[in-house]
Amino acid sequence: DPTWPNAIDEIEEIMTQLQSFRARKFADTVSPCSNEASGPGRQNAAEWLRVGFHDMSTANTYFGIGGLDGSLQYELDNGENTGPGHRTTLEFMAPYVSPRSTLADLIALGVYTSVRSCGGPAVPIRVGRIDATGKGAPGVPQPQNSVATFKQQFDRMGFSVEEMIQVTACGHTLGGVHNTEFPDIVPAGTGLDGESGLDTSDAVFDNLVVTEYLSGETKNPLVVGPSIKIDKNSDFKVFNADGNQTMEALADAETFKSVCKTVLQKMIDVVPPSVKLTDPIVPYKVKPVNLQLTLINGGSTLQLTGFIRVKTTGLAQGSISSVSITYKNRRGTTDCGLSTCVVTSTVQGASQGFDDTFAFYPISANILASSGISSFTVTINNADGTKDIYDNNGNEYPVQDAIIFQSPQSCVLGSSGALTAVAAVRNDRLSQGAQVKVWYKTPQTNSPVPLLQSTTLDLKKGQCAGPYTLFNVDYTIEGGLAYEGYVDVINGDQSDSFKALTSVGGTCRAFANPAACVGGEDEGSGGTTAVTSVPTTTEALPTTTEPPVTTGPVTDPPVTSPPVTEPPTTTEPATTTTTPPPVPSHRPAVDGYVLVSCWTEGDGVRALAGNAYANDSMTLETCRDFCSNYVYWGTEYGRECYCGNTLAKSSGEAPLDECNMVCAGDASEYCGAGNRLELYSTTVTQPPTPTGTLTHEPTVGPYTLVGCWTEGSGDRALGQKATIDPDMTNEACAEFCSDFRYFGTEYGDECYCGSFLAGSSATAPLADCNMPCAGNEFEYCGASNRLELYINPNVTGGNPEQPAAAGDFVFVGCQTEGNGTRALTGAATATGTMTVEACAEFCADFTYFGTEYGSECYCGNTLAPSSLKAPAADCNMLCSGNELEYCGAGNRLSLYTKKPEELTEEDE
Ligand code: HEM
Repeated sequence: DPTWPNAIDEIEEIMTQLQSFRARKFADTVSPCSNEASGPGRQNAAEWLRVGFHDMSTANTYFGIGGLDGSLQYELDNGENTGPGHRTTLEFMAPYVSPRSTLADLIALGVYTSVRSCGGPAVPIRVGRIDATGKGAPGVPQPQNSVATFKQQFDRMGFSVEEMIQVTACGHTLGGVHNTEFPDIVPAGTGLDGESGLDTSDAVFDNLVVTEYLSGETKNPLVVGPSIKIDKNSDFKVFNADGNQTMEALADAETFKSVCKTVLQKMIDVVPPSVKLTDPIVPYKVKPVNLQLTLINGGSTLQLTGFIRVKTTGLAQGSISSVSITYKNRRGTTDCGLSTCVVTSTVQGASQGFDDTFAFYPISANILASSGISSFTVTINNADGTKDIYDNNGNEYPVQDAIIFQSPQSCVLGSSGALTAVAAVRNDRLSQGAQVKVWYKTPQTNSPVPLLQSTTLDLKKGQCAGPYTLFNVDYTIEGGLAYEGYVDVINGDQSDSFKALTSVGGTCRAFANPAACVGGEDEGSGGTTAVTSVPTTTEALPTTTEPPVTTGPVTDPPVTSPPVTEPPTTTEPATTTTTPPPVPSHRPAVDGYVLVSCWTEGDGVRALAGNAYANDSMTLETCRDFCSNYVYWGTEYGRECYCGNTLAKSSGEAPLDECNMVCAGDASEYCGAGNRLELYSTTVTQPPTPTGTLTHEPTVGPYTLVGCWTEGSGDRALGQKATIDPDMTNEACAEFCSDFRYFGTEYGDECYCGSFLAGSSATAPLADCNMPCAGNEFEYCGASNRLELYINPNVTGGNPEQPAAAGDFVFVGCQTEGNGTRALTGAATATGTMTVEACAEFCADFTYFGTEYGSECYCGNTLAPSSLKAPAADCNMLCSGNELEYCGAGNRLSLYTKKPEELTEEDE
């Protein structure tokens, strides 16, 4: 294995994870080889291979300039790169450009991908190419050139005459000549869809281009036909340049493939001498993927998430029973406090490329923040009882915990490009400060590929939480491509890098209940904030337990712990402030919301039940921003913020002077009091409840509602595509995800797509999905960690999965049979073509159905009490009639139940 982390890591992933779980889908438009994804007569695989040649062929190896450098993106209109194929190829590759994958490396990878997709050899891929920033010299060989010119041109590229013949034959085994591009070679009306093949198997990487030429039977338009008269029969000129000697050697099919492997690698490895390429990529046997630490639990815990990817090529199914990581703490010892330093997991998904298959083992470890982590080793526990230990070539797999990108507290909005980046820095390293490097793309007028640039900013110090301190900065990414950006957070010689902004949410979540500061600059004062005594906002705290606050909040502010995350003045230490505290007031209006009154909490319920958070930098403005999707919001007890579209009936108006606590983050304004909300509403005339009712939409286009589902643990429930939009609706998400079997809206403005549902995602009460859509206040769009989940059963593909819904039924879970009795006793059938849908139809008149042992189907109106819940992974037999669905297992039912009536269409 390469030593991880490594310069090849990103390209290796794009190269190998082509399909299914965590697929990068780089081969989609060139698979199969005959795919004409850009239109009839246009084979994308052939276009990709030609792009590799055209980008390279202007190289001058004598001067050490040009070569495979992505300069083609700036040369599309120079007359040498005719036809639409170059542009569409570069447009496809553009989103894959990143700080760790240049366009030039992707073009090289495109040669491997297209050749392999067409049955050709695996061209070795090395990485490290550098992208040109403007056009290079001209010099792509043109069909009208003389043999002497061709020889000169290839000599300039570093190719001998033999290699010129070889590489041209290897290129011209795919695709053809197009009427639109060369009407004088392929006149209108000839060829199929305006394309005339260079050999008779133009979508197979074979040597017919050679044998047909040698036997005189070729129809290659660059050898025979109108090209001869106009002297554009370039393949004849090239192939015949040494009296057919090289072509005769290529007449052997195996020789052709091995020669092409060598010469195509030579083609993509033409780079200036200043570029140092890595060794060819060999996929890792064991590779950590997407590892991330996150500071949680008020700063007491580091959560480690990600996957261990294991290459399973050639292994028998089930030969690995589990994978463990064994980690060391920050001091490099294996003392992990009360818990062990070992985390074990079973497979969550599989993916495959052309030559390899991989299984993914999710990692989720809660590590004591005070002891931290420095490295780990991986143990593969084989089913035969043996173990294989991987230690990253003796280095162990490194994990630094000096600086951590805090994804939950960070946020980015695609529409405006507004980015808030938050990092946690270990308190013993505060003196080194913190920076963020923002990588962003801007459209270019002279290229179809946006330009990747970066800017480095200082992060501002914010609140301390246990052994870490949070830092943050706001930045606006111009150009409309914020989601294609990345951030690195940096602390001295340590960094947490390559955080894709696609995986950052649209809402910055407050860091809840920071623990007393340990070892930071605020130690001592940190302990006096008493923040730990404030209950978490998610639990419905009985409001009566809040201490009554009656007097003098101005002279004795309840919580004003420095530093707050957004202090009004950042440069001045609080101690130097000698000015008297400002006189607080009730703000009559805050950004489009007006003050309703002081308001009591409900009777045993929150007045506003939509969403909530609390922290010690609370101001009316931050609460308003947090609740901007809601009709009402209110601040309470100086530091709490609640949102809702309706007010609980049992809550009511109170005298304004009872709201007498100032805001924790701004002493000039009031933020309610104990059991008192400083209540704001969108307009004064707003009726107490919105007109129209908030509903769960039963159907959206071809999708039907499954219900409310949790996110997966460690991975997104729907992990293949995502977007965030301040105008999100279920309709918009359905359209965005139309190629996928599932879509789900979450947190009001987020949208996720997937062709299968993560196994760890489970059904949740419908009432959990209580956030209105950001773009439609009468439609629900999930909630925090809750998906409003929809399915279109007509879209199939992806991983084998347990369908979340079938007919009018939704999945309940994996269940055992009853003890001495069937779990479901209503009706039963068994067939060799069983599917979840077929069983749903068979049991249409019952409340429950379950599939078992791949082929059996049971119905019932009640479930035997002795039938017990089993782990979801137990139900692992594929349905006899559908390899992409699970149908229980031995003594295990994949159990489904009728949807609640309010969710079915008839009720609409
Ligand atoms: C003397 C050198 C070469 C000349 C004059 C030449 C010329 C041409 C011409 C005129 C076409 C037709 C383009 C169209 O109508 O779409 C073509 C197609 C193609 N060339 Fe070359 N070529 C040369 C070498 C190469 C090399 C070295 C490769 C790659 C290794 C290559 C790969 C291809 C491919 C894959 C196509 C098919 C494109 C498609 O179907 O869209 N060519 N070439």
